[in-house]
Amino acid sequence: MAQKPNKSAPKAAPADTLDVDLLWQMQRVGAANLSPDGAQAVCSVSTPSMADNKSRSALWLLSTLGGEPRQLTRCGDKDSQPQFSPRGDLVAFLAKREDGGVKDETTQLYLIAPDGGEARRAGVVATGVEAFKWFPDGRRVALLSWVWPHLKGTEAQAKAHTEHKARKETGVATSEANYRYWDHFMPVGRVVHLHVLDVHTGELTNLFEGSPLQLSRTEPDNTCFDISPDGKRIAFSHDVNPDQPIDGRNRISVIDVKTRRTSLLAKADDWHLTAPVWRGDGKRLAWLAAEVGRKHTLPNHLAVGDATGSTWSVVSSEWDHEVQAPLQWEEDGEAVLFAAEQQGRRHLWRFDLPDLRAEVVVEGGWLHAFHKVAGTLVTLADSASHPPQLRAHEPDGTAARIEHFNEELLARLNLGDTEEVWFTGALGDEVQMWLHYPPGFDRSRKYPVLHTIHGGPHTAPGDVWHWRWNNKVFAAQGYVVASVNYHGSSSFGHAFLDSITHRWGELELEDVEAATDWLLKKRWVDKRRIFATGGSYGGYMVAWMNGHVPAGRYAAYICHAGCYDWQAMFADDAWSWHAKELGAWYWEDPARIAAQSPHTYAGNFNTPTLVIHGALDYRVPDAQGLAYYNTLKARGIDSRLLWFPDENHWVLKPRNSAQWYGEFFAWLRRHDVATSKGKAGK
Ligand SMILES: CSCC[C@H](NC=O)C(=O)N[C@@H](Cc1ccccc1)C(=O)O
Repeated sequence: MAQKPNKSAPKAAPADTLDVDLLWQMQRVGAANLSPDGAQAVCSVSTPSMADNKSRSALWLLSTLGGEPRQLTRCGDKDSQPQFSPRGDLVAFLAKREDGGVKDETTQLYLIAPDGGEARRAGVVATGVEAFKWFPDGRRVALLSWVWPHLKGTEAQAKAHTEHKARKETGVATSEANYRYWDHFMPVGRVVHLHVLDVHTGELTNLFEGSPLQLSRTEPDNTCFDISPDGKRIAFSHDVNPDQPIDGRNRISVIDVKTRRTSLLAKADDWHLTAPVWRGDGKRLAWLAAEVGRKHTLPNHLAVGDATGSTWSVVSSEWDHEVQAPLQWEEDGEAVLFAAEQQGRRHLWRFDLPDLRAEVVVEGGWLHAFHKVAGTLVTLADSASHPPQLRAHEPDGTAARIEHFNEELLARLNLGDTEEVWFTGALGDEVQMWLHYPPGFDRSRKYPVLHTIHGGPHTAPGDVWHWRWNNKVFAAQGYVVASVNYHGSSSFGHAFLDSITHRWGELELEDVEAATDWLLKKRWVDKRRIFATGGSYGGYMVAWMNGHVPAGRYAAYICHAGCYDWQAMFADDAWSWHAKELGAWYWEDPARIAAQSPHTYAGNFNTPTLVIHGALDYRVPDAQGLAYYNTLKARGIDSRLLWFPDENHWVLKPRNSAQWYGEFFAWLRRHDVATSKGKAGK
């Protein structure tokens, strides 16, 4: 049942280790959505092309019963978010393509029959479709679209959209406090409204028209709302604050689809409530609740309440994990399914409501998505040793792949081993480190070490595959790759995550240095060849190390999109988080901010550094990397800059990724005594 390999790429040579070209030959499987009987699953699969320097995504129909996968769509190249209709007679998806001689200017909703044929546009939403869900009647979908709130009617929106597209001026004029997000400016003068689209007539109704209601401006996705089982009401998470702060306090409300009357379901001053989902009987709902008003680092917990809005409660507060969206009720209404991280992995959990107890249903690796229908469960998960894959799980726990993308390529690769180890780090705490060994690792030899320091800081990439920071690609170059889940990482409980608050850099550095000391005791480590790299907060860490670690400890650093100067970082899109994380606004306590800022220690910089940054990065503006690079140059420290005019916080284009890995390895080789001069591992 092997999938047809990615024909647009040259046949992989009989390679046995993973390099960037083979990495980019791999197809990227997305989350699956099950048919009502659980027998079929539809997913989007992205196929990169180094030659075209882009990726194309198409829908594939898979069987959970062992049938042969089949490509469902072929005409588009951005087909995404597929969802079976409640009767299973249609698959709806988002696309931007040409249909009926009309070329989409914005993303539209399309329909296709599961047994194939041509897709058709399900009506015109001039302002575009961000996300959608089917109504139980299978005739309508609820969808999100950015609209001009003062206008009434779809024609007025379409006219405004046309005028906006035709404008000649390019200036962005706004009075919003939050106007950018990651790599784009939010649409000025527009808000996200909830609509109903009849997929047969194309009739579009804006449920929020004329109201002050709006949904998330940062991540308008289909976890923001859920349709009641009877199709009469829609629960949604929203912030009534017109400024829509990035760290706001959402409440849960319900709107009657017919009357458009809204009612409050749940709110609490210090609590941020999100991701509502209805129980199958329509009498209760579940949602996420985080008491961020008490402390900004407090996690999302599971909350449940009745549909009348009379009572609700947080049910997982004793469970020191973060519950993550989306939530899904079990059919018996006695439990809720969700993903949550634990010690550098992400599992699928079942939270039993009567017992208030969480148990692992499917172990990660890293579980990315899941869907359960009619007793069939499908998951999308990866691990350090394989990219995201789809599996169907039987009630007895057995699981079977339902696609075989990349199988032929993976079967030929020797990826090397991955090991989870623990060492004593800062505060005397046990700290986790993942070691990715080179293929053919031989403990009697000497190896270079490459620290890959994760970003966030509140993340915990452990047993994970990563397309941009692929530890197996790094290891294949001969490095033992060390990934420390330092203090401040997620998945080790709230106290560990919160331990770095107001003192960024301190405990994390202690952990990384303790890890290096642990490694240096290993006979197979060549102490002359220790390197460190990291992106974003990981880039911050290697810049921090350059100012805090004596010369010679590390042979070289690579800093990708690193936070360098916290005062200048106020130009970022996440400025409202700064005071909470650093302990003050920069104008209130400049000394405190400077003490946590790598640029303060520029006088100590001593280690050669490759600086990488994208111009479209609004989370860590590229001025951060340029300031760091210029400082290194001013101080006569060997340094190099790789700057992308067309990349954001990440490097997403195939050719740019190849250039990124190429420059990355060339920099390491240039500062490696084994390659630049002398012999490796005497
Ligand atoms: C806690 S503030 C921002 C958190 C966010 N974490 C994960 O996505 C993030 O964007 N982290 C950046 C580093 C950063 C930290 C603070 C302000 C801007 C950027 C990252 O590591 O990706």
